[in-house]
Amino acid sequence: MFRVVQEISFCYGHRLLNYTGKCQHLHGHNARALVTLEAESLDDRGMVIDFGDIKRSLQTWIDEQIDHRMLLCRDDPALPVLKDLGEPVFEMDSNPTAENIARLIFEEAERRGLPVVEVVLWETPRSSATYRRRP
Ligand SMILES: Nc1nc2c(c(=O)[nH]1)N=C([C@H](O)[C@H](O)COP(=O)(O)OP(=O)(O)OP(=O)(O)O)CN2
Repeated sequence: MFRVVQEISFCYGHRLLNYTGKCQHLHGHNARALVTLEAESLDDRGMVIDFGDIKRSLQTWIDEQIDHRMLLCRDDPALPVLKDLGEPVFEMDSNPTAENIARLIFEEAERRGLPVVEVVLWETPRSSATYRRRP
């Protein structure tokens, strides 16, 4: 089994619903997503996948869709207000926790046909969440 890991950095704002504490209020993070991809065998170049292909596909999506945006749950009352103000937002079906952002990136990588097995989202230098499918 071969494994490659690509790190993708991006910034986002969010706030958590159903949460009591400082993260219930709008705030931002400089995040790092560590995307792990695996393959049983290598292609004719000796690669699981070209790192450049991951950047051209998944990093481009992250840059265009979630980087420098407010990631908010669809149920968040702040969402229509920020949209009316023309602020860049990304609507999530779930609470925008590190866990759910890791899953969001995993599922987008899958949609793009990447052989993703795990996404670790470092929300702060000391706190991360991981999403992977059970084997
Ligand atoms: N399991 C989770 N716990 C928390 C999440 C999360 O996404 N999943 N998110 C938050 C906040 O959004 C944010 O990450 C703040 O976390 P916290 O570590 O409390 O904040 P700091 O980096 O400022 O840490 P300090 O030690 O207070 O400096 C909270 N929990």
